[in-house]
Amino acid sequence: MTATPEIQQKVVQLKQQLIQAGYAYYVLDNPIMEDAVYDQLYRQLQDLETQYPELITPDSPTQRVGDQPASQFTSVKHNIPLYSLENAFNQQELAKWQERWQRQAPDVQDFAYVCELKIDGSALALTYENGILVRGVTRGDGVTGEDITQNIRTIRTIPLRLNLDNPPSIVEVRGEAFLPIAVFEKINQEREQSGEALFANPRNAAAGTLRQLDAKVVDKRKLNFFAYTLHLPNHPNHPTSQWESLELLQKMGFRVNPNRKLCKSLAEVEEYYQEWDTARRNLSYLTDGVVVKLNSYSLQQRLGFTQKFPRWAIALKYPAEEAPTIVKDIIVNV
Ligand SMILES: CC(C)(CNC(=O)c1ccc(Oc2ccccc2)cc1)c1ccc2c(N)nc(N)nc2n1
Repeated sequence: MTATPEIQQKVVQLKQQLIQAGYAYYVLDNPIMEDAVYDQLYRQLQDLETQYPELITPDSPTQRVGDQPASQFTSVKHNIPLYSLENAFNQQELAKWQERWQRQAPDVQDFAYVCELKIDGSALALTYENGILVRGVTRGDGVTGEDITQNIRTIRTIPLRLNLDNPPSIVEVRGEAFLPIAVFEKINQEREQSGEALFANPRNAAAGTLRQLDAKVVDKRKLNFFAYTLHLPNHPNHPTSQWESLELLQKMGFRVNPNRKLCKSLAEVEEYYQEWDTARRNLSYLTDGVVVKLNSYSLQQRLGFTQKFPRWAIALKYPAEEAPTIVKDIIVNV
């Protein structure tokens, strides 16, 4: 039976309400409706989609968790490599990096750095076509990754459709998939109870979860995602800076880490680094450093890349914490 225009409109309206409520809850952490109301609207949409399957669209909230486990993942070559970051472990190494890029662009006096927290997770590359999520790929070796689209779709902070009126034909987004510490600990408790090997840390747990063949398992693990890179291939009005890209990523509906800062000098970068060395202990997720990027895209393009790293970015790392070793009770013969 084909759906009447009223039914079609009802389905569109339910999807809009559920997508907006999901965005407020997961991305803004600011719920706009009771869970019970959300569940009731969700069931209404599910019933209508069951009755009228032709009304199901890929961006429907009911389409996040596939019920067919994958048999394997196919390899995909990244359109744009996922570069690694050069590491600096102290202020001296940071100053040397600045001297290096300034030697390459000695005429540049007016510049700014974008400082972003470095989340201890697993990098992902997302592709949207006409605003619809079509592919999600792991970092892999930076050149080739694994297509884990059906797993990515379960991450509620990754929009299935960009929140733009007329989206660019292709949008590439990179970011970090991660497990909040509390979620990581709960997963390990469950694994301990079921006698499974524990994950060593949230980063391994996130990477391991992303490569699960069954999306229902991924869904239960409650992965999260911060976007940090935006590419609009051959788009007329591309953002001209990293700061602009982060703002546009937020507008598109992504979760972007709010603890970013535009710094005019290395002194300000160092201040940010020290501030967050303390403040990060109150965050719900693990960080392992600060990423410092030259803000201007024209300067980024001028500086380019080495074999492995962009010359215009660096990771200023925090000292690794000794893993909280579980010290077995040592029975001392007294
Ligand atoms: C800087 C970059 C390596 C991303 N890459 C880019 O932003 C980027 C930007 C222009 C590029 O230039 C192009 C080259 C060819 C075609 C198109 C663009 C390529 C990559 C990176 C890597 C890891 C990060 C991390 N763990 N946390 C945060 N917060 N930021 C991070 N940023």
